[in-house]
Amino acid sequence: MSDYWSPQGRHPSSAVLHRPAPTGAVSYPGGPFLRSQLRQGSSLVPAPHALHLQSTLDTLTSLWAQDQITVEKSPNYFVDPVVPERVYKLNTSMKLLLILRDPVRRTISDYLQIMDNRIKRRKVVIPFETLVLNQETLEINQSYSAVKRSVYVRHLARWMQFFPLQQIHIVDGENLVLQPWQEMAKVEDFLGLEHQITEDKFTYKPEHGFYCYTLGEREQCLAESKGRKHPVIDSFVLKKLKDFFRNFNEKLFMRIGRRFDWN
Ligand SMILES: Nc1ncnc2c1ncn2[C@@H]1O[C@H](COP(=O)(O)OS(=O)(=O)O)[C@@H](OP(=O)(O)O)[C@H]1O
Repeated sequence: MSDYWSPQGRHPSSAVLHRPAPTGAVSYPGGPFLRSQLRQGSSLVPAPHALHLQSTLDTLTSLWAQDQITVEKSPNYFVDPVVPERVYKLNTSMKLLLILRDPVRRTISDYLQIMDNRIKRRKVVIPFETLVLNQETLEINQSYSAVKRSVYVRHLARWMQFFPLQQIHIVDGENLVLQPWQEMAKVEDFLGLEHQITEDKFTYKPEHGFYCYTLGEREQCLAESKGRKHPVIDSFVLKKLKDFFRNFNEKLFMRIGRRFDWN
């Protein structure tokens, strides 16, 4: 098995491809961690780089010639409206992986990533509260990208127009942080892989609160930019956000027949 491609962006989707039954996947925070775990699977091959299904279906199709499972994860697959149909046209039996975490935490996480990018471009940092709340109505600013991307049910509904739920495996992003071996075992089952990613290979790092994975002699941790400390959010805004997402969460739970303890 060769090496994986490097992660690009924060809000990716992933495609796991297998000839003749390719698999596409969408993921949310924890994407790089999931991918770095999956690479331990002996039957997986990498996509050479994030392929961005929106434009490069040919590249992706050419990978099938390797007759192995290929994982592909790129920013925005989950939320880009054109992607589900394109993946479907690529292969109707694609398997999809979707990592979901508490949408409030994801919004904050997304904001931090956006601000990090602004800092790198020497732009001024805007407070979370200013962006997330419409300053006139004091309601949640639904057009803010970090909020929009966290309304999972809307995005998932588009995928479900093309793929049945049986082809979509949802990874619990909160448990992926707490007990990653459990989530990875479920992913292995979903992909029909042997269980290789076992608890004994994980080491907890109290200094940053995440697990690292040991492969042979090598310990693999995610980059420093993964797992940023989240700021304390103004309680009024936090409540507004929780209230805003509550209904969407319920709709999501109905659609997927599963609940997450996000409150
Ligand atoms: N083991 C381990 N180490 C570090 N971070 C971990 C790990 N497992 C899951 N996570 C969560 O992954 C979040 C960042 O992943 P992203 O999916 O946002 O990255 S990316 O968009 O695919 O680049 C990141 O979100 P933030 O905490 O908000 O930064 C983490 O919560």
